[in-house]
Amino acid sequence: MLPADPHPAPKHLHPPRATGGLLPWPRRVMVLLNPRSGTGCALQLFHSQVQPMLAEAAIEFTPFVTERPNHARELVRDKDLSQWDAVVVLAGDGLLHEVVNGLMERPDWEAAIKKPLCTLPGGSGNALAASINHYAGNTRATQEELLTNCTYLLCKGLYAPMDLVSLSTASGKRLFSFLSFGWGFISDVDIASEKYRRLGNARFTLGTFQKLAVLQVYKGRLSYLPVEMSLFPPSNGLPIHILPQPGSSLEDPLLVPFDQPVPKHWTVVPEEEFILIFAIYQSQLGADFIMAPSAKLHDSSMHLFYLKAGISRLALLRLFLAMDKGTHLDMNCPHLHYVPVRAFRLEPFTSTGLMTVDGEPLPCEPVQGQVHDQLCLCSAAPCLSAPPPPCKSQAVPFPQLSNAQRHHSATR
Ligand SMILES: Nc1ncnc2c1ncn2[C@@H]1O[C@H](COP(=O)(O)OP(=O)(O)OP(=O)(O)O)[C@@H](O)[C@H]1O
Repeated sequence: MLPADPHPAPKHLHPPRATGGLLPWPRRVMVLLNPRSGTGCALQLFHSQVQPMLAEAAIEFTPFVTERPNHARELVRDKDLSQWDAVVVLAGDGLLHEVVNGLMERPDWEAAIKKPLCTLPGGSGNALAASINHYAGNTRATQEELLTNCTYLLCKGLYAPMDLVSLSTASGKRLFSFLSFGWGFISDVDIASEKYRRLGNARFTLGTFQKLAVLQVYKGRLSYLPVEMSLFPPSNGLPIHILPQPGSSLEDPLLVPFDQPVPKHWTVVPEEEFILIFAIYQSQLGADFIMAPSAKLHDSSMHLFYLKAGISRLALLRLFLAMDKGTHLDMNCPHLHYVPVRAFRLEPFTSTGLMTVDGEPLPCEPVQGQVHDQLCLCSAAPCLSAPPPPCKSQAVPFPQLSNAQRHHSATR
């Protein structure tokens, strides 16, 4: 039995919720705003679109405008979070990455990481917001429509568990990731197009054409634990050591130290020359970029893609165009491999270039990671029993309402 809520909200603010009322109705939220995200409109969007919806849902907020990189990370790491029911991020995926890692750096990380998170799209990519919109069964939305959809979920008090991936590097770094790890083409596009952030989502199209012109090959060894092997591991293939994790007690039981070979039941990819390696744990990499159509907020999987060297520029361009609708796997491209995994290790042969974690740069070095199921909570509609097909308009569990209708509905 749950204890009675000492501060029950007025009855009209209690719609039935996916979580079965397990979480308190959000009454006070911390709002982190990045004035440099995307086209630089986060503050304006907050005042014009989000604040009126919060007011109608009787949700109080404490705004924090980030002043520099890592400011959000420090705020969530150092503040007393008990005064807020949720942490809201109106920015891009990069700021949410800071928030997740700031929470995991706290001495009370086990409780802190269960503080509900809400992503409101204000950046250029907004991959998690676009994925959450997709999971809700909505038609594709961008910009202000996507912001309204995500704010609506916050106002309704809908939360769902989300997987996080723990990443460790050979030099001893530990990071947590909710979206992606990458090396090669996609990561290069992300980093190279950073300077065009003010173009919004169009920065990725421009970056793709630029990087196609100077296509690079990346050499390294990729190993992974397929999901099916993790369900039935052979008794002689289990890791011998549990990797000790500096600064955190969350262990990665699927991983072994870098000086040991990966366990025997892992797959080692025979090829060692790649155009890209990309593990994504949500469906979208952007509003127009459905990379893993079957992914869900929590499915205990990383969706690992790798593209072998030797693909022509034209074939690569066709693959990327198909990702607009999430049909790239239907093209049966012999260079493209896809496998859902629970863990991976990537050992680059040279340390040139950058890797990316949730779109943020990471110096190139050996990296390994594993999924942690349902480690955090995120503002989202309840998971549908089967993932919706990728490119059709969906039936509407979360109705396509006008803003005014949504405001009304959020307060009923
Ligand atoms: N006031 C600030 N000035 C400069 N940089 C900041 C400031 N506040 C936060 N940052 C940094 O800006 C970076 C990018 O922010 P964010 O992810 O919000 O936007 P984006 O890059 O446009 O969106 P996306 O990550 O979706 O592509 C973050 O890594 C964060 O550290």
